[in-house]
Amino acid sequence: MADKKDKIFSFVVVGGGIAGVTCVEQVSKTLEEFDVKERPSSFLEEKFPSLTVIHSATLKTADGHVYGYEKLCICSGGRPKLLTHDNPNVLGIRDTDSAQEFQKRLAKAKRIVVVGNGGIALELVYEVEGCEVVWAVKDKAIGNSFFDAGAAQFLIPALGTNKPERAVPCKRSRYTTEEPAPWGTQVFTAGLCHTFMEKHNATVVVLQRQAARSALIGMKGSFYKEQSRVLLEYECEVERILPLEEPVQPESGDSWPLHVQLTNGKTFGCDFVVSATGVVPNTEPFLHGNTFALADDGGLQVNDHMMTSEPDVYAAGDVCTACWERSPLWHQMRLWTQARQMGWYAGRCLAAQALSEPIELDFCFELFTHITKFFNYKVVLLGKFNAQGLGSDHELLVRCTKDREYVKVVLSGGRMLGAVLIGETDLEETFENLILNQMDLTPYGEDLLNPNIDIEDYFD
Ligand SMILES: Cc1cc2nc3c(=O)[nH]c(=O)nc-3n(C[C@H](O)[C@H](O)[C@H](O)COP(=O)(O)OP(=O)(O)OC[C@H]3O[C@@H](n4cnc5c(N)ncnc54)[C@H](O)[C@@H]3O)c2cc1C
Ligand SMILES: NC(=O)C1=CN([C@@H]2O[C@H](COP(=O)(O)OP(=O)(O)OC[C@H]3O[C@@H](n4cnc5c(N)ncnc54)[C@H](OP(=O)(O)O)[C@@H]3O)[C@@H](O)[C@H]2O)C=CC1
Repeated sequence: MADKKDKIFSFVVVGGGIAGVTCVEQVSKTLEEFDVKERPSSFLEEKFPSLTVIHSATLKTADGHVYGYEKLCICSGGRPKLLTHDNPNVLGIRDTDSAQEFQKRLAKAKRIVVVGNGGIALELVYEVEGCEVVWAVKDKAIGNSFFDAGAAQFLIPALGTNKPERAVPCKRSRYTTEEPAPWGTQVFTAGLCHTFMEKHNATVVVLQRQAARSALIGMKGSFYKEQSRVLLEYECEVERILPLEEPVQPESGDSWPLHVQLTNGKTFGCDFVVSATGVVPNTEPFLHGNTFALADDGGLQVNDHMMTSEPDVYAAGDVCTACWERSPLWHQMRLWTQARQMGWYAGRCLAAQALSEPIELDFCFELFTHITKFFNYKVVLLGKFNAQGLGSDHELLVRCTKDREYVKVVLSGGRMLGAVLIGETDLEETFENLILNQMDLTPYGEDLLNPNIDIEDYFD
């Protein structure tokens, strides 16, 4: 028997995260005069007779109700891409419940293993206190999803015990073979940057960490009351999580509920593992009976109007993959800011279609921008901040002042294509404009990062 539609709505938005909420706000704001109310199913069937036979025009909720819609926007986010789903000692962090579960387990933990090299791992290793942390990083430097090895090298001391009292400008950067400019800025090519990464094929660093912040703030384990240690294991992944019954050589007499073997041959005992290994778009509830076109990363493909391949179905946020012809300076990352921008724009697209008005791709998709905090430093990422997709056709300008700031600019053909700004650099607005207006910066050379020149005035 066919499902009976309980209600028919003009708009249905699935998901109460940032994308969904922003989408709803935007639709209702744009359509203040538009009557967004329940209608009898006959209304829709009269208006769009074909809709009754299109399965995707109804939405069935877990409590068995079936809702009809004229336009649907899926904002169901992502779910953690865990190392394994069938081990209760491997946790992911996504929402309040999983964060609470993590905190509960951490309160009793002496050592945890954190796997992954992205946003969550960066936040976690910095915030966890009173518990030893083994951080297994599959790359040669930390924070690979967000920045390069130079930035990682700048940030690493923030995990250390002996923070210098005063920032000392580094006259000679350690990670280049070229002569520095007198004030410490250096130019090196992508090749040299890679050489730097090769050189820093670090092994194990034992570090202590300090402050706590953000949603993951105040996460305390039970072991070391005053300090915690971060053991950084580079270039390795989890080989396997040993079954409880498998005998393991005891390390210093400790017994652990869990042992993790890494691909570098080391085995660590721990209380539990945090799998901070990315997200997968949460599409699964919507695939049955539909033929959504999916992108390589599993997201619902959306066009420049946030429309999926299914009629009248839109998507925004982590669940979708931007498949329009993108600006060369924008790329998708599953971030709060982008989810909000997509939700906002999807709401406008829904409203525009309902009002039969044209709409153009929003300007926020012109340039990638992300502002966040890692290791207590402000971090601003602009455009092709890691020279993504540029191959060797670029050069980098770097200015670094230990414990104060790290500034990297990506240039190609004299034009600025991206930047990484760590610390209170005050350069974001100027650089954003320089990237957007694609001015030829060749005449300025290395002076672009000369700290003795007020760059804002310069380009005013
Ligand atoms: C620990 C952590 C820290 C982060 N920190 C940052 C940060 O500092 N900066 C940043 O930019 N980004 C950060 N992110 C990423 C950011 O949170 C996400 O990119 C963003 O929340 C995605 O928003 P969304 O609305 O697409 O999805 P979500 O926020 O995941 O919301 C999806 C919603 O849909 C609901 N849902 C799912 N399936 C269904 C269904 N079948 N039916 C009904 N509802 C459903 C969910 O319950 C949820 O409410 C962080 C992520 C995590 C996990
Ligand atoms: N401040 C911020 O902006 C924050 C943003 N976030 C966002 O929240 C989401 C979830 O964060 P997170 O889980 O850290 O995801 P991220 O995508 O940021 O990072 C995942 C990391 O795990 C690595 N990885 C993937 N699979 C494995 C594996 N099997 N073994 C070892 N490493 C692996 C990835 O490497 P590779 O990329 O090479 O596959 C990548 O370095 C992301 O979208 C992130 O951007 C989260 C916290 C803070």
